[in-house]
Amino acid sequence: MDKEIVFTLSQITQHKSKQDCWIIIHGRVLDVTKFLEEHPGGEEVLIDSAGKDVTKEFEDIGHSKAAKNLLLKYQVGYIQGYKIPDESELDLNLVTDSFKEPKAKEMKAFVIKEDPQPKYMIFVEYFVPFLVAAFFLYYRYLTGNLQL
Ligand code: HEM
Repeated sequence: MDKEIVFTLSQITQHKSKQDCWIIIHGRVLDVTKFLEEHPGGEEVLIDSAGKDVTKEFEDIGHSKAAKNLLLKYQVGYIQGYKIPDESELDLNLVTDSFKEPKAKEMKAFVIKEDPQPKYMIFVEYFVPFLVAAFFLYYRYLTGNLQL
């Protein structure tokens, strides 16, 4: 059905049954008949919402972005007097075609390179203990405690 069709409120109130269930959310007229059984929140809430503008109820639940995207799938038109918002005005983050996969998140990776060990550290680590040991042995030798 053409999604640009404009309906009056009295037209929508004629679709208030389980077999023919229309609701209004954000000025969009939605035929949710086929969605009743799929609705994770149950079909009862939707049947109770039939023929009404339930924008507030829909928002109060805190529906996810996926749920908001689904609105477009069931849209059959607009309610009379509704100003179609600019893409920029739309705070719903609705996508324009039926359903867009969320953009793959770019992974950014970086390697933390440790500073290379300064050269003199090699000297300190190996040569200094060697010198200390050498001096110790020399001292023992001089004091006569060590016989080579
Ligand atoms: C075409 C319109 C609607 C669609 C596409 C829709 C979609 C969904 C989806 C996908 C969920 C699962 C949770 C999430 O992803 O947010 C959900 C949960 C729910 N929805 Fe809807 N919904 C619609 C209308 C409504 C309306 C009008 C009401 C109330 C008047 C309602 C009440 C609920 C409740 C109570 C839950 C369960 C929340 C929970 O368990 O935490 N929904 N709906």
